[in-house]
Amino acid sequence: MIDYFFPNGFPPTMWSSALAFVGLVLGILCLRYISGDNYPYPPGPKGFWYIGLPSSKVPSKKFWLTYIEWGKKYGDLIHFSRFGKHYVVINSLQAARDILDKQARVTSDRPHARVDELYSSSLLDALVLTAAIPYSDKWRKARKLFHQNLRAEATVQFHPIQSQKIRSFVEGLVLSEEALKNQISTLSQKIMFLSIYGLDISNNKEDMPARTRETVESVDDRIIPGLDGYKYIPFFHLLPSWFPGGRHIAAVHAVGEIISEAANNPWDAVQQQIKSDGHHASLIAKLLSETDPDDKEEMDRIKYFGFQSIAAAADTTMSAISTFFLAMSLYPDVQSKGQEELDAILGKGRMPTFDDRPSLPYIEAIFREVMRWHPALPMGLCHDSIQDIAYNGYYIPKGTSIYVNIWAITHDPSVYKDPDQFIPERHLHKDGNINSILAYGFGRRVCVGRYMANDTIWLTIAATLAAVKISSLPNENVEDYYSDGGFCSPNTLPFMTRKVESAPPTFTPLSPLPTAYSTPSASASASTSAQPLSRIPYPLSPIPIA
Ligand code: HEM
Repeated sequence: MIDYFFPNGFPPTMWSSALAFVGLVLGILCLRYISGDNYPYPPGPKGFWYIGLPSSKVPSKKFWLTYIEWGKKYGDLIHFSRFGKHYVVINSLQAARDILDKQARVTSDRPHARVDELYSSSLLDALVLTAAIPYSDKWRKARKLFHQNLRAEATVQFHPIQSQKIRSFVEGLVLSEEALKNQISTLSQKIMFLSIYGLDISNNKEDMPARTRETVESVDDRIIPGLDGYKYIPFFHLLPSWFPGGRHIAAVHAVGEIISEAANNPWDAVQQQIKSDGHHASLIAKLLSETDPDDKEEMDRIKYFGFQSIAAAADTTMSAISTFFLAMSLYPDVQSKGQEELDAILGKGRMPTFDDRPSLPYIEAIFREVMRWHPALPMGLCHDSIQDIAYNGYYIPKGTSIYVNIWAITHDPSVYKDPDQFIPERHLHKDGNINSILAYGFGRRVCVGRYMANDTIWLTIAATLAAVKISSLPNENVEDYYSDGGFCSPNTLPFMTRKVESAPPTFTPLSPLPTAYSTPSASASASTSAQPLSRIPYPLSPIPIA
């Protein structure tokens, strides 16, 4: 055979190339052996060599349910790959704690494909969003800014805004002709725009909130495991837009443009007001007043802190509040029990305030059941590993995108009896061992807006139950009410009528909205009286049993 192709003998250069190739293969095999790659990957669906799982086989609709099904076959850890990128889905709390909490030092990165760097052309600086920034000093600084302004003690500053906006939301529930889901989305956005930018929007259809929602809708591929696999095809980022697949590149540019606009519009509005009035009552204006305008890095950090707060809160908070309304319409007994508690503790028609929270255990239990029953992000956001990991005899290579199936964990029948049922009573246990909220994710990347979200959702639940009666919907296949995608929320919602037995709700006068902002320091705030959150620390403590 060799004689046929090389009648003059095998050329020496070919020999050396062949030897070099064999040496390279052996070298790679040795390196993989030494690096611990002799463990197998966790089990999972097999695809084709290099391509891995074809996109048609990647679960994209109600994918959290598919991973529970796959878990029955493969176990708590499921592995698959796409174009050399590895994905692991975790279906159990133990594995999530072991891998994302205990090994947080090596599992707190986010995915970054070369093509993501194209965002930079329109965003000035690549990967500016805290949720997307790789695990680095840049992320630490961005996260610190969030922590300073949104930690438990600091979020008390938003209580007057939350109270005022939730109050008008509840007043409008019976009267408004707007679809309930839109009213909820408007509430979530109103609270955030006023809290962060001091901007009082009237509706979620206005340009600024509409842009924010557009951004959220454009990042589904970061939420659904494996959907971003195409980004790892070698040289993918170099494809011209007319080439098959090139439309993805155009899409990346488009997302960059949307994010830029969504971030710039409210930022410019605040700057303009500061210029014309000399001051502005907003958290962003306060942060700006403390920053050197020539410090571009810090100015960008503040700008994207503002934008990301709005974007991260928009659909998640809306989803949780919508889930509450759906649950009340499917479980009228739970609704009645909540209303009975409010009437008994506050008196009929009195609107609850944050100070009432510790004395309303059943309302607290409804809130925690909402967060368990249908988490807004059923599989959270993925964490990438920056080192090879060996776990329970399996190999998780460096660069793997690790997702936790939060939905699977909060529906584990060995922990939550009848997990598909909405049963607030399950949280009323003295040991409180099951009522920590897992919907906010894990490890060092755990949701940094969780205290603010908790407050908005809790007060909306309490105030709604105090003021209105929620109509019933048939309790058949609950999942049919929900959307399929990465951000999950009910599509059908009930109607409202005023509670018949009570007069129109009475409101305690609210303190005026702030005209200047101050972020309480950790030590100073611990002793003030307006500290419901210091009594409800995170992870949430057991609910007091009356
Ligand atoms: C019901 C409401 C919310 C839910 C269910 C939720 C859930 C989550 C989840 C699952 C993550 C990923 C955690 C992980 O990587 O393990 C996350 C991250 C994040 N959330 Fe939330 N969130 C909510 C509201 C908010 C609000 C109100 C804000 C801001 C005011 C916010 C800001 C963020 C940010 C900035 C991150 C990225 C953190 C990082 O990568 O370091 N979230 N959230």
